[in-house]
Amino acid sequence: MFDSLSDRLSGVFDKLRGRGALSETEVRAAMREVRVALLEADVALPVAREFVEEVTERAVGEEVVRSVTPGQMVVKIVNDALVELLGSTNAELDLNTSPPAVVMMVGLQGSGKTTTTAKLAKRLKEKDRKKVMMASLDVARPAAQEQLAVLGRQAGVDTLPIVAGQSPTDIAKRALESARLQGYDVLMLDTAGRLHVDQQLMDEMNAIAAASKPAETLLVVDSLTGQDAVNVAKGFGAEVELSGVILTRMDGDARGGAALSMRKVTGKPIKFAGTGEGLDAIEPFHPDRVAGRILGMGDVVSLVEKAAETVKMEDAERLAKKMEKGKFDLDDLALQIKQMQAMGGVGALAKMMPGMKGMKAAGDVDEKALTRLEAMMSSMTPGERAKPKIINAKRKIRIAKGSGTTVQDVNKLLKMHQQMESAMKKLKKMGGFGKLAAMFGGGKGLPGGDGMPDLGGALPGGLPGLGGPGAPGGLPPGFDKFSKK
Ligand SMILES: Nc1nc2c(ncn2[C@@H]2O[C@H](COP(=O)(O)OP(=O)(O)OP(=O)(O)O)[C@@H](O)[C@H]2O)c(=O)[nH]1
Repeated sequence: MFDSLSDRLSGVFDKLRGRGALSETEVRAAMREVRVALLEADVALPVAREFVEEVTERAVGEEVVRSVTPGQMVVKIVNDALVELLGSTNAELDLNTSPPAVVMMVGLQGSGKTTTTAKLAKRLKEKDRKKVMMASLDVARPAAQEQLAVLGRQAGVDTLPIVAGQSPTDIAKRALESARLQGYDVLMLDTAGRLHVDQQLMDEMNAIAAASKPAETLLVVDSLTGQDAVNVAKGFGAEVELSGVILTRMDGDARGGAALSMRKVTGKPIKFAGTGEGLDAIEPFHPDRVAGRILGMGDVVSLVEKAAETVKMEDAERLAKKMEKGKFDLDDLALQIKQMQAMGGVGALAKMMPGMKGMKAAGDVDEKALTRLEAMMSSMTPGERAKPKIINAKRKIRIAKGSGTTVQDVNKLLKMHQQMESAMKKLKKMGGFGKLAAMFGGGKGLPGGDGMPDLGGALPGGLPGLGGPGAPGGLPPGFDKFSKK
């Protein structure tokens, strides 16, 4: 996400960081580079211009010149301005109305609207515990209604039964009636897309809105289209009452122009970001965290939240209890690996950690290594996993064969486990797991960590493994060196 913009900006700031003094000329030169970086990222010209003017004004002020760390100060000013540009705070959905609250999804064809409808419905159901129904009002594209029904089944969200021959407004009315009678909290309406913003489409949107009185009307736009996305939002916004924007394909957006210009140009907040094809790949859009990612300062809060969402509480507690006793077998290791994968793998985690963005080692960890580790462990017997010491040379060969790896790989896995186990033992001597978790900031110490499961156990955080914040690259030794076979 935003990789090329991020690289450009870190290039500019690296020159400033660590400098004892900065002249006004130097600050202005750096700001010119920031402007070029923003324009290259496809940020709308007036937005880039105004942003740079504002930042320059603040940065050439006495505050920076007199500051002990002027470079850092400039980065902070840019960070604050970015947060403002992106909308300051996360704009949440407002579904506070008598149920069913209608969420109307609008957007151009291929923007990812249907997928996003299902993602959001799944999230509302699973995270907010809402009873959600989806209905497709797209009668223009053959199979659109069926597509939503399929996604509904995948997401475990109910969809309105399809009745052929109805108009979009008739479907909306039927959906509303049906959701009301069956006690749904939220009704999501997936409307038809078009290739361009045209009057017929706008009339249809307004007719549907009049019939269903949406609490939220969310525009889905593809972030990869940069300024076009912003123009589409302007076009829709002029005709339809939008309450917010969802940017899809942020996972592939190296530039970030759409995200950076959207708020300023359209006045509409970005409420969510689509971050992949899977139905869980949607995140609330937090301006401060996004700014942090752009400036390579990491996004620890999202990381922690992601962990809390993906890691099962019981698993985390079970593991914490065992570790407290100084026990850690291969099943526990497998569990940790699964959790890491569920969080998007090592690469994804590394990107969110402060200071790790640019670290080659972390980014280069072969994701496949995780899969191989899992394969080896599933080739072992339950007895072997509980007591890896009983694995002899002959078994090692069998395990390697069974998992498509090599005996060296199996040896590395066993060594890794041994190291972790001995770390657990040391930990026990040191006064236990809770103490260490607190020390690493696992759970309690981290911002936004309230009510988190004990993260030291949940995340590989409390382990000598991935280390808490500030322990980058702390993967178990040899972890990234498994054969690529
Ligand atoms: N990588 C990535 N792919 C996405 C994201 N959101 C949607 N997609 C993919 O984009 C493609 C198009 O999505 P659809 O939901 O069918 O598009 P649509 O806008 O509903 O299209 P119409 O129904 O024709 O209007 C699908 O293959 C999705 O999986 C995202 O955030 N990231």
